[in-house]
Amino acid sequence: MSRAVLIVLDSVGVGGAPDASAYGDAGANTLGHIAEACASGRGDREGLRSGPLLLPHLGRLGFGAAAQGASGSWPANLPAPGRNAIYGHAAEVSNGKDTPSGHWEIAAVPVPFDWGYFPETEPCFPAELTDAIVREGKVPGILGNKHASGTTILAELGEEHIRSGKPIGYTSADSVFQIAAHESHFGLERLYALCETVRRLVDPYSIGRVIARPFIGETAETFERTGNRRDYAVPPPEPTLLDRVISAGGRTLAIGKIGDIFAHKGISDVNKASGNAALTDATLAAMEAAKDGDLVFANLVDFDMLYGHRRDVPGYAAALEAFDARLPEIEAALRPGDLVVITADHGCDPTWRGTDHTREQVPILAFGRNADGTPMPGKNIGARKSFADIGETVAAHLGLAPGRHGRSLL
Ligand SMILES: O=P(O)(O)O[C@H]1O[C@H](CO)[C@@H](O)[C@H]1O
Ligand SMILES: [Mn+2]
Ligand SMILES: [Mn+2]
Repeated sequence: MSRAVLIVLDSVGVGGAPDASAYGDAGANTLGHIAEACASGRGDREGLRSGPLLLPHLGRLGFGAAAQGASGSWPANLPAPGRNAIYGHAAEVSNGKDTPSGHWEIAAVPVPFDWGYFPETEPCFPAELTDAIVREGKVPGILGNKHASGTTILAELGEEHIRSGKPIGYTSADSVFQIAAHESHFGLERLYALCETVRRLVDPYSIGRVIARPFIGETAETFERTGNRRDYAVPPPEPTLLDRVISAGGRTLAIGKIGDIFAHKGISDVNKASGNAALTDATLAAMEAAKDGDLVFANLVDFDMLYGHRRDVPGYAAALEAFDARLPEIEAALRPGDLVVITADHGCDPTWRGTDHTREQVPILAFGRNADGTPMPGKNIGARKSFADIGETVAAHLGLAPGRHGRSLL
């Protein structure tokens, strides 16, 4: 036992979910389709990137092989795994392709119930809910009230929001009630307070998350969302890997939105850095600070929020390449006895229809050092039936008693 590091590349699925068709996602493959697009020149953007997808380090860790195992095809240009690659892929048992479902299951607690969703009608929210929000949240009304992409709806309704003082409420294929409001015209603290009220009011509808989406700018052309997003999730249904680490005397160092996703249950320390580069810096800093028995748990959200939902292939490819280039720093931060697992929480295929997540399998890429400092030996861990095997692997590595939802890979 030493330390464990879990890094979730938000939405970086590898296709091949056995139940994808139940979600309208048969054939979706985030990594595979990005690699294919890049290989055929559709991943080029002037000043950003061009050519085939270049992921030498992730490839060496088994990214291509994991994707091949999940989807049946090798992503274009991905290299073969190196000899210390511990790699495989996992399907999700929870009924949902959202962030909390994915992360809770990674933390060894699959979701045992069905989330509530708002219908694709307009309005999408029940009148008694919006009436209660207006009354208890003390707002003059709610704009939006439909399924929408968060950036599109700002261009459409942001100016009216500033004029009227009415917050913008919208949802997606996820179990979410999102509220966009201007940081200064409406007020950031006021937005957070409103979200807390809405969190309470949507509980009877089994909604997974209320999300504060603050933005700045004065016109449709200049509106921009800020890093002050805050997610108000319901707490996980039973103690997760994080609670187990703490019960055993360890600490959990949460990077990015991990704290929010777990409703701050089982979290010792939060660093909410904004942007993949700063989140990677924060992960490295946490690896420096973590002690024996501690868990560093990071979420890199840009893949999903900035590129997957926006269906931006060159942006997504560039973000993958940028993360790949940082992997040697993560490897260099390892101490004897450390284990790192890189995975994802769902897909968000930027070549897919619409703007929502896609039901996919996720990669499991692990590497570490034995107690004597030598690299852990490579292993093909194949197909896993639940993301919970990831959490149980970390649990076993940290010397925790096994849980009931998964099995360690090592
Ligand atoms: O379009 P934006 O606001 O980025 O919202 C996306 O982000 C939400 C949470 O990850 C998803 O439910 C999806 O709707
Ligand atoms: Mn996610
Ligand atoms: Mn998302």
